[in-house]
Amino acid sequence: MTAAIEARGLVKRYGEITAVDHVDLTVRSGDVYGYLGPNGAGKTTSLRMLLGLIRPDEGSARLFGHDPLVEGARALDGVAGFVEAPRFYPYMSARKNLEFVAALDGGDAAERIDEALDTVDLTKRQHDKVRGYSHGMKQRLGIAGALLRDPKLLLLDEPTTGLDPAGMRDMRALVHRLAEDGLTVLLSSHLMSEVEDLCDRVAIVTRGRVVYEGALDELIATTAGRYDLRTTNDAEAAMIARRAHGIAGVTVSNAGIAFEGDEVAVAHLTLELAQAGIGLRALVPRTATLEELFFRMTEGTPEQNGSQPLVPA
Ligand SMILES: Nc1ncnc2c1ncn2[C@@H]1O[C@H](COP(=O)(O)OP(=O)(O)OP(=O)(O)O)[C@@H](O)[C@H]1O
Repeated sequence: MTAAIEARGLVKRYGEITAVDHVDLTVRSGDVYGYLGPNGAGKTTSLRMLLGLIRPDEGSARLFGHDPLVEGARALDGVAGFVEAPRFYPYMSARKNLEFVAALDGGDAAERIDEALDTVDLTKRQHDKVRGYSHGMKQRLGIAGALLRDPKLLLLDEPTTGLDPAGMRDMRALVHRLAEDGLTVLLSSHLMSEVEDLCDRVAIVTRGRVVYEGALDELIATTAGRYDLRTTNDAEAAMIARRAHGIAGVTVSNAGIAFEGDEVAVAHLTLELAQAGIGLRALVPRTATLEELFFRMTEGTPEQNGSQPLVPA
């Protein structure tokens, strides 16, 4: 089956900076694919190349087997999305804006306006001027605009960045709905938790390079076995943990105890603690943050990598 996106060896340079450095990506039909990396990793530049908005210096990208550089706009049939923030006329209502977009798109786009407004949950506010919209509503309207093209593939550049918690929740719910409707989605993000919530496959990018590509659950599995523990007596519990079979890397801080171990060893440890009269306040499997994963993959310190800090959600 033809991949929704197949990018091979994409390179984009700006002077001394290699914004995108030999990126290979394969997004299959039906994937909700996370393109995950810190600020400046090259996410927006990659999406621009995929959408045919800028020309790569090297490499090529095919969308459903068609190369936008060779075939022009025809290659973008069934593909929609926006990079950075969508743009609308603030003095017009959401509906008028969509009518304007539909007129440009042509075909039967205008007939999809009601459904698109409904999908993004803006039906009730469709006659309000976009000027009064929150950032989240504008982002959702951007998706409504994309849906007018009846896409099979949607590319979204950091769709939740800058949104408040309710805006993020609504946007994520919308992406879930679109995925359930069978749309293939590529979304960029700097939030591990967001990608975990929405995506089944992921590429982690840093400084223009892909350092991991694959199934998200396989990536998460590599981080399994780390726990945070709080007890009624952390000092003694840490001593017991250090002696316990199958438990390693025990550290104690004000936040409690952290250690590594498999599920069997952890079960034994809880029994030993109980026998010592120590109660459990919390035992939480720790999911690695993007930052931890990222540094583990690049095997360096933040300073050595010269990267900006990431934002674990
Ligand atoms: N038009 C341009 N001219 C010069 N440099 C650029 C241009 N576009 C991007 N860059 C540089 O390329 C690198 C990658 O930028 P890009 O915007 O693709 O990253 P990003 O991962 O999307 O980051 P962010 O999350 O901050 O948007 C950055 O160093 C950026 O400064």
